[in-house]
Amino acid sequence: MKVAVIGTGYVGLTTAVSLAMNGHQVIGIDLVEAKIVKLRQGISPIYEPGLEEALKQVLENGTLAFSTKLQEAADADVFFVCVGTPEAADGTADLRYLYSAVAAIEQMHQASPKRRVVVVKSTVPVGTGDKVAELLSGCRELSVASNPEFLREGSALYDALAPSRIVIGAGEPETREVMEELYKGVDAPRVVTTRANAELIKYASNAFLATRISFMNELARLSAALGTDIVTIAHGMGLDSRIGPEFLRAGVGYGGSCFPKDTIALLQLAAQNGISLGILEQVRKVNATQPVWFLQQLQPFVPDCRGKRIAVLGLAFKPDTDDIREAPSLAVLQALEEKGAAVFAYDPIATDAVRQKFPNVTYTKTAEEAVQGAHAALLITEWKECVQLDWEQVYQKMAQPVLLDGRNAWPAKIVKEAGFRYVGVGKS
Ligand SMILES: NC(=O)C1=CN([C@@H]2O[C@H](COP(=O)(O)OP(=O)(O)OC[C@H]3O[C@@H](n4cnc5c(N)ncnc54)[C@H](O)[C@@H]3O)[C@@H](O)[C@H]2O)C=CC1
Ligand SMILES: O=C(O)[C@H]1O[C@H](OP(=O)(O)OP(=O)(O)OC[C@H]2O[C@@H](n3ccc(=O)[nH]c3=O)[C@H](O)[C@@H]2O)[C@H](O)[C@@H](O)[C@@H]1O
Repeated sequence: MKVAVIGTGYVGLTTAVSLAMNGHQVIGIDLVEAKIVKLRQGISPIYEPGLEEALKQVLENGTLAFSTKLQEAADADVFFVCVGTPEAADGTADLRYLYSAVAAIEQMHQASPKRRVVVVKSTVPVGTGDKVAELLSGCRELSVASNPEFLREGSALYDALAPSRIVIGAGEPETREVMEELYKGVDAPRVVTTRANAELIKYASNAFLATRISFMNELARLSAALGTDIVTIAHGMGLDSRIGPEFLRAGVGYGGSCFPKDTIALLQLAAQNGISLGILEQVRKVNATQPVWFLQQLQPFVPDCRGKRIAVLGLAFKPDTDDIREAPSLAVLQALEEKGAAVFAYDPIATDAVRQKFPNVTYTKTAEEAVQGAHAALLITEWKECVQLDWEQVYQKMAQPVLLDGRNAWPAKIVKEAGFRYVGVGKS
């Protein structure tokens, strides 16, 4: 099929590449000219292992092209809308990019009408797909589907090629058929339902995953007080097939472009409908206080941070991405600066973006350099470059051998035997 993908961020780019790899003829559209120029050269604006190679391959095959002009996609049968839906000042989803993309589709369609399906892939509040359909109701032969995306950054292309499920929200049988044709050959369970149900499945999934994390983070605080081991507890819980092992890792808090914004957007949607989602409110509170709780563990080892060198290892909101949106590292850096610490930070990829926000932090080229002379080292993102260290060397370099493991990823037994004072999250 001929497919246009509007927006070439994480979701748009991986959607475009995966559809092209699956044999469709795809054109990616973005307003940002510089992005399109790079994409045409096979340069990905997003860091993810393997993504650039795949991009180059489909460009060479001629199954993927890019443009800033929607008119160049006029012969497409399907238009995926993958633009950002960021958090507005009041916490609701800001839909201005979505509506401007819809207006552009309407204009193009009226100039050259034909059978087309508009697919909303962006995460949008319940009712948005219906609103889009209403806005486009004057366009004959045009129908609207909701098709939320569940990919994870860092493994976005893999997730797009092998999704956990394909959720299709569409009323008319013809629209559903087009969607089925589009995903023909993709081996994943289908949920074919209304647009509103599809939209809520997306928010509910993210909110539930965030809930699991905050539940474990709060439990980790209790575990620390009791002297128990949250990693063993999570393992024991996860073996129950009704619970499952995923998303039970306690840490310094969740970040990223979606959990924070989607949980607040869901709370606002509920409030607009007179419903209070108390559990979700608490999930956000636990997450906001988790970096603060984590840093309190430093107190016995570094009672006064003023002038003390503190190493922060990992800045991206998770490994294998350069994304720092809502990363817990930002809250940690802020708090350490307020305490007067001399912060030395390392990240394999995400340093440039953080430097703009925290110019007074010293950014090093390796983890070993960051720990030099440090009174404590903090693990914030479990990059392998930050986890697999030569502990003897680290011990020699540090002014005081104190490790605060914000991801429970350092080898506790080994480092303790090497002489370090080690504290994890809900585990000592
Ligand atoms: N980042 C992620 O891992 C996931 C994101 N989502 C959802 O997908 C949507 C997109 O997310 P990202 O890809 O992260 O966003 P992003 O902000 O990284 O990228 C959006 C892109 O759309 C472009 N754009 C905006 N308006 C446009 C228009 N009218 N015409 C053409 N291009 C336009 C922007 O220039 C930008 O390149 C959001 O609703 C997000 O919640 C869903 C699942 C995963
Ligand atoms: O809507 C979205 O944008 C996406 O949001 C998340 O994906 P992503 O934000 O890329 O990353 P995750 O792997 O979910 O991690 C999010 C945060 O939770 C943290 N996390 C994750 C798992 C865990 O057990 N503990 C934990 O603290 C991570 O460190 C990270 O900061 C969801 O996993 C995707 O399914 C969804 O499509």
